[in-house]
Amino acid sequence: MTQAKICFIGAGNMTRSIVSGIVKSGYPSHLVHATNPSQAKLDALKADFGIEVSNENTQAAAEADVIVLSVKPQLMQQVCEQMQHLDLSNKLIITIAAGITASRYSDYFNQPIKLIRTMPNTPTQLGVGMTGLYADASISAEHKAICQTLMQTGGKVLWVDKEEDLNQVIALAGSSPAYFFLFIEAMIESGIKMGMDAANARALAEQAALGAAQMVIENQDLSLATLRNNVTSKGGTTAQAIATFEQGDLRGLVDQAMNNCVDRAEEMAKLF
Ligand SMILES: NC(=O)C1=CN([C@@H]2O[C@H](COP(=O)(O)OP(=O)(O)OC[C@H]3O[C@@H](n4cnc5c(N)ncnc54)[C@H](O)[C@@H]3O)[C@@H](O)[C@H]2O)C=CC1
Ligand SMILES: O=C(O)[C@@H]1CCC=N1
Repeated sequence: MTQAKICFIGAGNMTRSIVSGIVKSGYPSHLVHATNPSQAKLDALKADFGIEVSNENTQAAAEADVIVLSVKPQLMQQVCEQMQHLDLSNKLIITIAAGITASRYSDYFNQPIKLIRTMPNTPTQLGVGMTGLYADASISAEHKAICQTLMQTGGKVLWVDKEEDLNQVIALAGSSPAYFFLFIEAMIESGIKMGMDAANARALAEQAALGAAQMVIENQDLSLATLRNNVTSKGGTTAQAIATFEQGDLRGLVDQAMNNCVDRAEEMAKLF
């Protein structure tokens, strides 16, 4: 594993997820730094993971070998512009932002940079994340290996050949934990309406979700339809539930949601 000094600019949800993976993998915490304007998130990161923290983006970036840009897309330009005077020629810059194309960052920093675009997701904090990675031909194998090693501490990675494919990664992995949370949330609400205690409804739904995901992963030779059919007795209870989803065009809704997700990433690429 690389012993690079890593600096996260922005210490929100996603930085917390990635830092958690990195530190839990055994990466020395004194080599990891996070910055944020407000102190509370920094204090929590320091307490939980023992990393370095500060409010000084420029100083932290100047001292780092790897800079991870982890602010919201709307703030990215302003944050990068404040670092324009740094010499970034020997640094690897990793961005996790949705919807900002790689070429924009050299404009923001006003100098040529070595940048890898990534699209992680929040399960990274548990080591079961999924991160899409994109680098153009100018990025060295060494820098790609550093980025891959770091992001793999949070789970699996997938390199994409074309930058626009990262938008599909957003729809399938970056944003998708929220789809599953919504589905589980709706199941729990329904269970409660049926009269079940909230804690019990959550326990049942979350364990079913975990078991279902594990079955998908551990049965690579089986199609999703087969796994579904194995639960669905003819004339039974599951058949009624599945028929309800199909009549409501759940597949069409999912397709629409994922296309809207990609469309928004494309819109953001024009905005920023
Ligand atoms: N939340 C998610 O599941 C995922 C988010 N992303 C991307 O990660 C990036 C960050 O998203 P989140 O962590 O969800 O947002 P967040 O809002 O939780 O974190 C961003 C942090 O940046 C801080 N910040 C604001 N101005 C700053 C400045 N000038 N200098 C340093 N820090 C500053 C904020 O105080 C905040 O703590 C976004 O670009 C998003 O597109 C990518 C994949 C998944
Ligand atoms: O919602 C967003 O824009 C970010 C990118 C993927 C997950 N969260």
